[in-house]
Amino acid sequence: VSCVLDVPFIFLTSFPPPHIFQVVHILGDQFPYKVVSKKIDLPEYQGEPDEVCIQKCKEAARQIDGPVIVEDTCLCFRALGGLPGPYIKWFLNQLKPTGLHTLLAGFEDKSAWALCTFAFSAGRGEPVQLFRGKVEGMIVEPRGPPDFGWDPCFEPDGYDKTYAELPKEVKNSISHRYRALAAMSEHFAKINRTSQESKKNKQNE
Ligand SMILES: O=P(O)(O)OP(=O)(O)OP(=O)(O)OC[C@H]1O[C@@H](n2cnc3c(O)ncnc32)[C@H](O)[C@@H]1O
Ligand SMILES: [Mg+2]
Repeated sequence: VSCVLDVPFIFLTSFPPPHIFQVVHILGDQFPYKVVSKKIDLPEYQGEPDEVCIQKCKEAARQIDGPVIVEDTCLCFRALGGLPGPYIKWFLNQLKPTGLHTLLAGFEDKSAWALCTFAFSAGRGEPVQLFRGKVEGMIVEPRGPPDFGWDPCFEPDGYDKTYAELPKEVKNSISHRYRALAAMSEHFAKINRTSQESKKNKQNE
């Protein structure tokens, strides 16, 4: 990834260094900031996924006093009306993937969706923009290496493997996080195209 020096930094909260390269790669060269990982302690907000992200992002922009991206991941069970949703972290800590599967034992509907939201703010007091990526799937008995989160119990629609069983490259090319990042990347690419076009039009006037 080339490092352009005359672009401002943007801080991405709670993304450890190995993952940041993937983030930068997916965002592509149209993204107008150099992404830097920064761990800041944010309160655990409550509410609907969008609301949680907006609050997180506003607080991060306030603390950093500059441009930020924050990310939040939800796992939502249809039989439970979308819960655990933003509270999945706490459910996973206590229940592990096996317990998440057992949680649905009393329900016929095992469907779920993984939702990733990136929230962007240009700085303190600036509006927050959300970019979402959603993947539908099923909650299954855990299969595959228990390396990351709830990956072993989530089987995305169209695959007979869980996220944990899929090769990393495959998961990273179809995941809720990939889709959210792709949406953010497309947004900034579009802004660039528009500003280049208006520059051209001005020159032709
Ligand atoms: O509140 P922050 O600082 O963001 O903390 P976090 O990163 O641990 O919390 P998230 O809300 O982003 O993630 C929710 C949970 O889902 C897990 N998780 C996130 N992305 C995942 C993925 O792609 N596959 C499986 N588990 C994932 C993660 O380990 C957390 O336990
Ligand atoms: Mg997170």
